[in-house]
Amino acid sequence: MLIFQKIVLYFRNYWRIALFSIVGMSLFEIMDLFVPYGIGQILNVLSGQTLDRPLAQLIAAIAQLANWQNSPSFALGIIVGLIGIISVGRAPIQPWIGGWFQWDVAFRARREHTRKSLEKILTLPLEYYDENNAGRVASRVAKGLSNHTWTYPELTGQLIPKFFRVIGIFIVIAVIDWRIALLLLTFFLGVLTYSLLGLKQLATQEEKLDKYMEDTDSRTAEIITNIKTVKAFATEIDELKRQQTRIDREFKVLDYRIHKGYVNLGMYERTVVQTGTFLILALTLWATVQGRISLGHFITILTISSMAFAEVEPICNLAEVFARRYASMARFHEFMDLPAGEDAGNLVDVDIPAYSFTGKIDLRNLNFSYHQDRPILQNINLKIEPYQTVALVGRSGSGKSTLVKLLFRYFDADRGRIMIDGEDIRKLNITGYRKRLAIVHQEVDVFNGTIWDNLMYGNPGATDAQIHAACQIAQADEFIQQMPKGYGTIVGERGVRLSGGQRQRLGIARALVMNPDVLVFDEATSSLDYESERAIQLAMRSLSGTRTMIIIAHRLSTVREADQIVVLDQGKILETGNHEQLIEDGGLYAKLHSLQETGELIA
Ligand SMILES: Nc1ncnc2c1ncn2[C@@H]1O[C@H](COP(=O)(O)OP(=O)(O)OP(=O)(O)O)[C@@H](O)[C@H]1O
Repeated sequence: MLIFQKIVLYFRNYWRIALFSIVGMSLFEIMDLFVPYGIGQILNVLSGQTLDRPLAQLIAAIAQLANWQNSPSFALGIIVGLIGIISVGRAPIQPWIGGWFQWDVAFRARREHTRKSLEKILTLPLEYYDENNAGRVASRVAKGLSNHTWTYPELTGQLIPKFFRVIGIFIVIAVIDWRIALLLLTFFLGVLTYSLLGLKQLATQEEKLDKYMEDTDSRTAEIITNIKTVKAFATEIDELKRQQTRIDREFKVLDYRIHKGYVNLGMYERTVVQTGTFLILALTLWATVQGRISLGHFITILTISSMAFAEVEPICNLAEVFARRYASMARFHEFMDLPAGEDAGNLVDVDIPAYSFTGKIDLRNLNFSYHQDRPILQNINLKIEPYQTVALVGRSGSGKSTLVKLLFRYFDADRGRIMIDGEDIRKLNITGYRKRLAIVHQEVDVFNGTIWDNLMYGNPGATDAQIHAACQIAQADEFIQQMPKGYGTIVGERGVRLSGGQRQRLGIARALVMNPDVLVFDEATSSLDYESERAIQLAMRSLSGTRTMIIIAHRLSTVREADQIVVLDQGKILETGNHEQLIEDGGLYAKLHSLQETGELIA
C-alpha cells in the first residue's frame, strides 16, 4: 500500500491538471449513458408509451419556452437533439481534456523524475556501486520511469473514468428496477473481486520475474563491458550456458506461472460475465412482460448492463497491466528511497566555498574497515607538510588506495580524522574540497567525446594555454597531435580508441588542468613503458614543490625522489623516511629495494 501511495505521489506536483482532466473524462463517460437512455425513450415515444417524468417535464418546459406544441414529434426532436449534442458536441473537446492532459502530466512527471533519478545516481555511496553494476542500476531506473509514464494515462484516462461510468450505470438501472441493479452489482463485484485477488497473486510472480530479469540484464551488461576478457579466455560457451539457465528460469515463471495464470483468470472472468449477461436478459424480459418496466427501459437496461460488463474486461486488463508494472515501479521507489552517501557532493552550483589549501595533511589515528570484521587501516598517523611529495608503498592489498579513498571522502574513517590545513575534512563542503584535489587512477575513466572535452572535464574554465601546458608535462601532447583530428579526436566510449598508456597520460594531463592543491597518483604511470614514465617524471619535477603530491607506486624509480616514503603493511604504517634513510634502516623497504633489479618494488 505504501508503494501504491508512492506511485500516486510521483505525480503530486501536477495534481491540479490531473484532477481537472480526471473529472472531465469521468463526466464524459457518465454523459455517454444518455445515448442508450435516449434511444430507450425514443422507443417509448414510437410505441406510444410514456416518457420518464424528468425527461417529459424537460421537454414540456422547452416547448413552453419555445412556444411550440408539445407533440410526440417535438419530443423525438428534443431527444435526438440532446443525443446529438452529447455525442457530436463533445468530440472536439474530449481529446484535449483527455489525451492532451493525461500525457502532458505523464511527460512532465517523467522529466522531473529522470532528473531526480540522476541525482540519486550521483549521490549514492560508492559501496552501492560495488554491489550493483551499471546494467542493474540503469535497467531499474529506465523500467521504473517508463512504467510510471505509461501507467498514468491508463489509470487516469481509462480506469478511473470507467469506474465512474459503471457507477452511473448502476444508478440508472437502480432507478428503473432495483432488483436488476442488484443482480448486476452482485455479478460485477464478484467478477471484479475474483480478478483483483488473482492479479494480486500474479503480481508476486511478476516481482520474481522482474528480479530474474534484472539479474540477466546485469550479467549481459557485464559481458558487454568485459567482452575483451570473455573473448580472450574463450568463455563464450560458458557465458551462453550461464545466461541460458537464467533465460530458461525466466521463461518458466513467465509462461507457466504468469501467462497461464492470466489465461485462467480470463476464462473465469468470461464465463461469469456471460452468465450475468444472460441472467439480466431473462430478468429484464420477465419484468417487461409483467409490465413492470417499459419497452424503452428494456432496451436501455440491456444496452447499459452490457456496457457495464463490457467494462469488466478493460478494467481487469488495466489492472493486469498495472500489476505487471507494479513490481518494477516498486523497485524504482526502493531505489529512490536509498539514502544518499556521506560522500554526496553538491548538486546545485550555489554556496560552494572556493577553498585554497597549502596542502598540509595530517592523518590522526585513522582506522577504517569496509566490513566490520576485517580492519583495513589501523592507527594511521602521518603528517604531510605543504608542497611535499609523499610516496605510499607496500604490498598489494596493504591499504594504499583505501587511504586515498578516505582522503577523497569516498568513505569516512571509522575512527580518527584527516585534517587539511588544520581543518577536519568532514567539516568542509565536499564539492569545494574535492575541487582542490585531483587524482589519476591506474584505470583512467574517459568519457566519450573529444580529447579536448576530456581534458576540460574537471575545469571547464581552463584556458587553451593551461591545457597545452598540462599536456606537455604529462607527455600527452605528442600522441594527441598525431591523432587524426588532434585534440578534436573522438575517443570512443570509455576511451576504447586509446591505448592504456595514452589513457594514463590523458588522465595525468586532466588532473593537472585542475591545478589542484593536492595531486594524487594511484599507480598512474603503471601502464607506461620505462622510458615514457621517466620522461613524465622528469617533466613533473617542475611540479614538485608547487603542491602536495601523493604517489602510490610499485616501481622504485617512481618513488625514490619523494620527500617522504611511507611503507604500509597490512593496513599499518611500518616505516617512514626518505629513500636513503629507509635503505639505511634496513627494513621492509630496503628488503624490497634489494629485489629491485626488475624495477619493481614488490616482487
Ligand atoms: N570496496 C571494497 N570493499 C571491500 N573490501 C575492499 C574494497 N576495496 C578494497 N578492499 C580491500 O581492502 C584491502 C586494501 O585494498 P587497497 O585497494 O587499499 O590496497 P592497495 O594497497 O591499494 O593494493 P594494490 O597495490 O593492489 O592496489 C584489500 O584487502 C581489499 O581486498
